[in-house]
Amino acid sequence: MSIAATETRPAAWRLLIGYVLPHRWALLTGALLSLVTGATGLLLPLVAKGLIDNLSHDRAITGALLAMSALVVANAALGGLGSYVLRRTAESVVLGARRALSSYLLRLRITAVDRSEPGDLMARITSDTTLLREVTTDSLVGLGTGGLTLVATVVMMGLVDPVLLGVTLAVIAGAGTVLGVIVPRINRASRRAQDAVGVMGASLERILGALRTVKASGAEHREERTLHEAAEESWRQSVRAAKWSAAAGNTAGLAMQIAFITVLAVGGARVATGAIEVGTLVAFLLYVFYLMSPIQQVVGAITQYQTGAAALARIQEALSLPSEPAARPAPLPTPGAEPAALAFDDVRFRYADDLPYVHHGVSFAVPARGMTAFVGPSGAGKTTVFSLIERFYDPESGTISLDGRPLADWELPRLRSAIGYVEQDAPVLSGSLRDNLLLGNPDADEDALTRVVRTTRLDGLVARLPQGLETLVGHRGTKLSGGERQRVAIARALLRRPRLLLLDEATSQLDAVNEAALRDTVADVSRTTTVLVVAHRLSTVTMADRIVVMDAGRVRAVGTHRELVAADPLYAELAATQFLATAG
Ligand SMILES: Nc1ncnc2c1ncn2[C@@H]1O[C@H](COP(=O)(O)OP(=O)(O)OP(=O)(O)O)[C@@H](O)[C@H]1O
Repeated sequence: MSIAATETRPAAWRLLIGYVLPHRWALLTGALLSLVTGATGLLLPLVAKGLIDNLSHDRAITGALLAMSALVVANAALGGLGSYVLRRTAESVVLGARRALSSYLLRLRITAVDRSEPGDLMARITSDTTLLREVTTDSLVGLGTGGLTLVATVVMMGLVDPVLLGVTLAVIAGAGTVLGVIVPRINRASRRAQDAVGVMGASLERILGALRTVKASGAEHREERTLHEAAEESWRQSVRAAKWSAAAGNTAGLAMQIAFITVLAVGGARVATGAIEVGTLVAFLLYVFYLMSPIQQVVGAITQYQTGAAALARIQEALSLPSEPAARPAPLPTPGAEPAALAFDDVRFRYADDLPYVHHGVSFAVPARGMTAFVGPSGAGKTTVFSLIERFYDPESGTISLDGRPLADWELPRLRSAIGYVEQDAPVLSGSLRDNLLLGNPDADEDALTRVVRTTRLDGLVARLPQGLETLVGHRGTKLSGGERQRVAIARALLRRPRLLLLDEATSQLDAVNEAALRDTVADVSRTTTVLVVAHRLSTVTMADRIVVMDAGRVRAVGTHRELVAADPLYAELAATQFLATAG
């Protein structure tokens, strides 16, 4: 994935803290419950010591037995409650991260989307955020509770016998050195595994988005190989991370076994010399056993954090992509709102610093109302005009103004609410026909919907479908024909009552009858709205109020069809070729 590291990002743990902070009280409650659970367990060896001492001195043991039973029950009950509270909090942290990330990705600038893989971004929202669950519970809480329990246990051990404590700590220090070597390897492997999941997501999105083309090109096997390679890379790296995590866990386990044996040997010698009693040694050994759990917890927390940190870094990368400011949606133009006037003044633009200029000083003015058509060879920069009007990109120099105000001075939602835009490939989203039509104006009433369905000649289709407007159109509207998709896209734009309507090759896939009807509709709309049309087929725009002829990023002529046929050789040639083709 090509998310570039554009700026220095704060440490991953800061981001984690940001997600965790709103849930601090729940987390603290869970951690406290875990601690109390740990403390109840911590008392067990002491009660056991008392029981043994009582036994060896022929005293009653009923009290100690009852206390031990109560502690065991309390331990289980509090432990269960604590783990529920923690798990719930961890899920809330994941939810918070997913919400924040999905809101952010919806606001991404188109420039950022251009250089990202949607599948990889999806993986960051779905897969990487999932890893925060373990980081929250295992790492944060594990480190907190495990660390505290560890300190408390060490203090208790020190109270029981400082010499044996020294022996134990020496063994633990040795294990710590080994862990220092292992832990960074877990981080690296985890990062690579998550990156591979991102690559897989990107490949899947690419393939499923064009499955018909993949099949028609007989490319299934090659694409399958790409997917498998990404899956295998993720597997390889996850296995590597698992290997190092297991090594870390085992190092901790081994250290405890060594500590146990050493304590047994040194403690046995101390019992033999009479330095300590048997009860003290037994209590200390129980503490050594007891140490196992917090140590495993702390080591688990550290290793788990490496996976989480890798995921956090990927989330941070997504959050560092350029985005549009968060703003409230703006109201749509009221019925009968004044149409907009538009002007480009010496606009220079390129899609990236390392790409050639697409517009080399484009200037034209479009008054309010009427139809303006943009024609010219492929790649001339016509669609780019529309992208700049929508502020998907900003020009490098020059000014674009709407109603005499530079676009940069417009609040983005307000600017876009004034515009209806039908993209070149007329995208239709999965969902019902109704969902698609209402996408740009969810508050449109049934009358407006019926009217727009009629004017875009979708009424025949709606009547034919058993479920009418509720019919599901499939992924990207695959259950509709190309022409139907275009009409849905036009209807969607019209429902917004735009003050400026942008139609990019919006009728290219319609049959002659539908195209003529839609042309009449657009002409009708242009009486009350400013309409801009990009068209390859000149036949669709001969009646436009003005035609802007673009070539290689420049406006070479502006006029009516009649004026341009007489005055502009390129337009005359385009017209001649196309009308010849039509006649032939
Ligand atoms: N997102 C993008 N990133 C980089 N370059 C782009 C991008 N979109 C378009 N271009 C390039 O900008 C140039 C102009 O593209 P544009 O789509 O504006 O042309 P057009 O006149 O609408 O062409 P057509 O008639 O074929 O639709 C083309 O050379 C194209 O390759």
